[in-house]
Amino acid sequence: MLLAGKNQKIFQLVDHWRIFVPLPRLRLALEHFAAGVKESGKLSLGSAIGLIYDGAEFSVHRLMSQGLPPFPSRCFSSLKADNMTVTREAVIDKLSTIKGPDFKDDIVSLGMVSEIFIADGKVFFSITVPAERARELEPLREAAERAVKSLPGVQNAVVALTAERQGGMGQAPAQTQRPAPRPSAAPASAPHGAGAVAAKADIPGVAKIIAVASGKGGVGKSTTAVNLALALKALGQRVGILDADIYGPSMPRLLGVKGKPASKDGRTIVPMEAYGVKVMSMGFMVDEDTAMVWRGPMVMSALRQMLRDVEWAPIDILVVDMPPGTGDAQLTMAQQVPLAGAVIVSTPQDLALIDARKGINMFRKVEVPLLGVVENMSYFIAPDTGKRYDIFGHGGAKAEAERIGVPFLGGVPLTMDVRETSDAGTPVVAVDPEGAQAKVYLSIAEKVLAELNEREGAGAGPKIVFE
Ligand SMILES: Nc1ncnc2c1ncn2[C@@H]1O[C@H](COP(=O)(O)OP(=O)(O)OP(=O)(O)O)[C@@H](O)[C@H]1O
Repeated sequence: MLLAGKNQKIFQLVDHWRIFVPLPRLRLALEHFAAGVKESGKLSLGSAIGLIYDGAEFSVHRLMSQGLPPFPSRCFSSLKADNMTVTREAVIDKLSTIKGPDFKDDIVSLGMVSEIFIADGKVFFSITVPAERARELEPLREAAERAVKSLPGVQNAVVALTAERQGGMGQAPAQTQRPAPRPSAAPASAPHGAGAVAAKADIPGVAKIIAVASGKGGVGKSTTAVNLALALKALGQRVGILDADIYGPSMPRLLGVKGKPASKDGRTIVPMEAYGVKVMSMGFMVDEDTAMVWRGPMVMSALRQMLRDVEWAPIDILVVDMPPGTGDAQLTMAQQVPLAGAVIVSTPQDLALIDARKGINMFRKVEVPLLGVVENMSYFIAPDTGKRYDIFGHGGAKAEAERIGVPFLGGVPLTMDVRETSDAGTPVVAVDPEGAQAKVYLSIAEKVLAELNEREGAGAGPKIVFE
């Protein structure tokens, strides 16, 4: 769409924001907006926006004449936050347009929507679905999230699916109901392959390797891995991070590291460094948009190289961000890497816990000690009031950890700080080490160290597994 500006120059409409500004506040809104533009020093107000009044409301249009730099988004967000209030009623109205699993009634009248929490233009709620239909109902969650995000004034929406709780917190499926011993007592059923003997040789100069894993994607495993690694560093450890998630490497983004690692001798690789931590990721080796088709042996060979051909030494702890899931690739990795222990990340919902249980069972199978469970997005702290809201079923992972005899390492609240800092390559432990979020990760790191020491003291180091 092209619009003619005041001086007849042609501007391209690149974005627009419908803002509901009551007429008496319009001037104030525009002044606010102009201040933002001035501060940016890039565009003049006249060339940057256009106002359209359609008889009912104004919409502000973000215009960009060819060749000019993009408009700084913070001007829009401040304007937006200042002038638009999202109401619970508007969210409910919108959600009433989403049909439930029966395709007849909407999710609101079916009573599937939890308490809705709104802070700072961000909307949080969960949708309760029958456990057995959870996976097929993921599109429903996405539709609800999309619908709410489309509301004027909504900057972000976080929607979780949660399963119906029957008879209390997180009932396990039948096959995992048996009470489990402390993880150091490994089961006798480690898988034995077809006779190949592949001992998990230690990596010289790397004292301990721990895996951060999750049963499914999107629960915050990589965010936890990064902040845990930085917290371990803050506790005086020399730390490295290995991004073993070769299908979707996220360390370059989470740590804000760009470039390719160097090699001094053409054989070994010098790891990159961020916030005093050594880091290696497949993301440094291939372009982000290069689609890689990984076959099983390639995965293992890439991982082997990133473990053994990288100059990690000397470090105390190498934190491995595992690929999500519990399939063959993950199992092989868990078998091949000489792990001193594993940390499982889960969100509190029953559904995530089912996957977390699979992760726990996978590590037990390969005799890797479980250092504990982290409940991520455990509860929500309102940024304005500091009040705590348990909208995502807080406590599920703790109860589950206790039930199966795995240490509970702590609950990380869902906050925009964690999201924004980690997605911007500035993890919260590094940039706000005294803040409440960092303290949560520090306490988790202390527990991880204690678990590692306890195991070392008990002589339960990594075992050699024959496959
Ligand atoms: N405690 C938290 N509060 C708010 N946002 C969070 C929190 N933890 C993670 N996130 C956000 O959730 C999203 C997914 O996180 P992350 O990439 O760490 O998950 P993951 O489990 O590693 O995902 P994948 O398996 O797809 O790589 C990111 O946008 C991240 O910033």
